Amino acid sequence: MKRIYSSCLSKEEIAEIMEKPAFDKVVLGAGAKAKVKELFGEELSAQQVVERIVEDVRNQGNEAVLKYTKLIDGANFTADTLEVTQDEIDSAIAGVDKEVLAALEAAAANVKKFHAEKVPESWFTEREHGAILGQKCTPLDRVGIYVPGGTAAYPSSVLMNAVPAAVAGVQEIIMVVPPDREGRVNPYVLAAAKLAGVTRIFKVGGAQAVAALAFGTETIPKVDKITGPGNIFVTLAKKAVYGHADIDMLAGPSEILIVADSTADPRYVAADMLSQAEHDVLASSILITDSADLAGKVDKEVERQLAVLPRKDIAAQSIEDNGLIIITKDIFEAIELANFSAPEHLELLTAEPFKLLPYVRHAGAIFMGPYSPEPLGDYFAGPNHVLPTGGTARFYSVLNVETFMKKTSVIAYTQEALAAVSSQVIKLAEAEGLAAHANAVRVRGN
Ligand SMILES: NC(=O)c1ccc[n+]([C@@H]2O[C@H](COP(=O)([O-])OP(=O)(O)OC[C@H]3O[C@@H](n4cnc5c(N)ncnc54)[C@H](O)[C@@H]3O)[C@@H](O)[C@H]2O)c1
Ligand SMILES: N[C@H](CO)Cc1c[nH]c[nH+]1
Ligand SMILES: [Zn+2]
Repeated sequence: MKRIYSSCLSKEEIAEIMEKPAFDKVVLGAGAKAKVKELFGEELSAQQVVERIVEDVRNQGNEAVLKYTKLIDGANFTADTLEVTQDEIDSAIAGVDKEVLAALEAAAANVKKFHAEKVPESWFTEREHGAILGQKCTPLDRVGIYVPGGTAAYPSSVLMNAVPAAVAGVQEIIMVVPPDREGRVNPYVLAAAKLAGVTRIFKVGGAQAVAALAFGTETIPKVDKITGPGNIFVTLAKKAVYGHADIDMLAGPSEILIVADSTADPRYVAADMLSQAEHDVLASSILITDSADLAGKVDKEVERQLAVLPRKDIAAQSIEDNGLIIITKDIFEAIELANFSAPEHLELLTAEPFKLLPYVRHAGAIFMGPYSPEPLGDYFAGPNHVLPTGGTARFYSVLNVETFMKKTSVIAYTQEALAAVSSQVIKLAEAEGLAAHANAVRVRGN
């Protein structure tokens, strides 16, 4: 874990340390690099791997999807066995732990309640001379949801994608999820899909899944929009196919940034940092504090808690590569740096977090005070856990019902309303040199 003091560096130097590389410039760690070499027979960047996979799926459809699923994930399918069957779903559900199922149901209810709170509605307004203007809100017809499944299974991500899609009124929800080497999908993922109303499920992950959804294959239907989180390969693939289908955002490797003062409990800070570090070696965990005492304690706590984590490899690597503690002169400087970072998750572990909230400008989700740990939002509270990463919280929003809807303008003028403005419309059309535009108004006799 790196540790820096803001008083020893200029703002530019701190910014450089905190700045995340653009997604297409992300450098893979040694393990992932070696895996790419083994799979593709040459050294390629993540961007090059994704370009190759996306192009192949676009040109070869199923053939490429099956080839990459076998090559990368080790699962052997035919076009006929790529889709999860009803029998697979039923037997998965029959075998799951009933307490976990009950927790999933409770989580789904919370997610639904939160997302149903503000569903965008069509609206109309009247103007002079009986003109009516408005905006029509329409759910998308068919969406593709990506559910990650490389290092862990994510039934919670099924709910976070599919529940808002269903609340929006999307008719067809197509889910993709990586299979294990035997070609199976985690049973809780299937149970969550049934709970949330997913229409069809395909056992394919990574860039090949995203490309299949964007272009369609002989088996996998082309969708209008692709949503959901994933690792660097998934995120780059979403970026690459944007325009063939819409995407929700770039929701890549997880991030947590904690702004804490001397009142924070170092055990909580360390636990929350590790909670995101365990997602991915590329995940990032940052503490920014005005208390040098807290910084020292958190550093030690992270080591202590890491030592007893059952699956510590990923978290340890992530903390080593992307763990950072910054000690600032005051808490406002900490917030300034947090805004610069625009993290996926921001925790405010300070005496009065609501006093700081107005100063926060860029974060995917904000967790307030000692009893709102980030994993509460991952699983249960109700707000969505699909969030922008890599600094893109500066301009992307959290996944929500609106993500699954589009807005269309409605313009309904009467003859009198048109007559009242026609000379001005004609003038503007003529100023642009567009005579046919002007004529379309003039021909109506005004
Ligand atoms: N931002 C968010 O909202 C959010 C939410 C949940 C999870 N996440 C992130 O999702 C990610 C989940 O990652 P994951 O790996 O467990 O699952 P994943 O499903 O995202 O990725 C697994 C797939 O990646 C592909 N892949 C793996 N190594 C490859 C290689 N060397 N070359 C080509 N393709 C390769 C494989 O096809 C595999 O199916 C983590 O980074 C986690 O932090 C983000
Ligand atoms: N923290 C992840 C978002 O970055 C979401 C998640 C799902 N399961 C556990 N965590
Ligand atoms: Zn998480």
